[in-house]
Amino acid sequence: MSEHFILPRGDGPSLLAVDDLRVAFGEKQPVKGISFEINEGETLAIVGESGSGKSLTALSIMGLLPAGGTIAHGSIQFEGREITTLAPREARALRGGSIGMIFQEPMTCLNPVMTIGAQIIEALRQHQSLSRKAARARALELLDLVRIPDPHRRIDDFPYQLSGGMRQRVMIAVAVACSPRLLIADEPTTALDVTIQAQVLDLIDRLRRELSMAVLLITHDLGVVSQWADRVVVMYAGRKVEQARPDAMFGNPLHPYTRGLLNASPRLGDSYNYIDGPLYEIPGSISSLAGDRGCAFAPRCAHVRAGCRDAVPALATLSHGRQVACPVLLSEENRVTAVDL
Ligand SMILES: Nc1ncnc2c1ncn2[C@@H]1O[C@H](COP(=O)(O)OP(=O)(O)OP(=O)(O)O)[C@@H](O)[C@H]1O
Repeated sequence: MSEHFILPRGDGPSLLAVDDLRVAFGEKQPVKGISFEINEGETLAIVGESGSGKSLTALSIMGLLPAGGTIAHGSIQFEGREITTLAPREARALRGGSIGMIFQEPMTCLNPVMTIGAQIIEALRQHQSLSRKAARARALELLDLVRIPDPHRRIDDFPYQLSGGMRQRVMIAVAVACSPRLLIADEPTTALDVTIQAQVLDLIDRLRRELSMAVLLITHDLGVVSQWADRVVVMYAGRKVEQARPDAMFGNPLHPYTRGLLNASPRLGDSYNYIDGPLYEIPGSISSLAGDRGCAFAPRCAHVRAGCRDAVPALATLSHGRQVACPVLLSEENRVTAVDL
């Protein structure tokens, strides 16, 4: 192999492998068996409406499930190592070390009574043995890396002295302080206005390249997926219903839920050629889902058939790693379109 060989983006070896993950709160199982992989250097997006289990999936990877929540089944391997069974000390070393996470609201992880510099220094010193002086110098570099203007002046500011977008950048600086291999971003820009959103997502993507990390991007915004993701997993009621490259998914969404999501997204609906026609809202909500026997989307589905309520549809794997869990739309008349992608 030539030394100039560059691995195509997203085709690197698997960094994270989630296999049949189920998360339970007592009898309730909001994540019902999800599997996916993230390759080195790629951005994988998970989309789905509120309550589909996106955040619980991310928090399982971080070992940060809320009280009462347990991993009832499945495995999560990071760099080939099972991480669901790590001792608390090992799990802490992984968090903020090899895996960083950012949230929708920076103030959930920034301490309001500590300067931003002190918080970055703390993150660094938790994972690396650095002198105070070296850590402060690195904190300045990190503020510069996330494009905080005038880092020397800003480093001793408190979070309240910064705008929302700047606080988001500081949170990102804390998350990438130790050059993680994977950055998990849970709705990182939902609270920001559109211009700042794009800047923050551009920043995450630049850091992905510069630090050679992979990104797990959790969002309900299909515009974000189309612009920043290499692959997308669509979740519905705790399960994966479709997985595809964004161009394939937007050009030919296969699952009725994905079609509904796209139809409900006018910005994308204009530019992509999908199938189901006019703009419409998916009727009902996840909470209206029927029991756990059949397809959870059946009560809201325009294509529902008798068999849909009998058994949970299996994920079929098509070409290019595409997956879909809807036997009706993969029936004979649709098969050609699906496989032709
Ligand atoms: N602490 C908890 N205790 C009990 N049930 C919970 C808890 N957290 C989440 N759940 C259940 O899990 C479901 C999925 O939650 P999750 O936060 O993963 O959804 P999500 O897809 O990330 O939605 P959102 O976009 O609103 O964050 C919730 O609708 C809720 O029923």
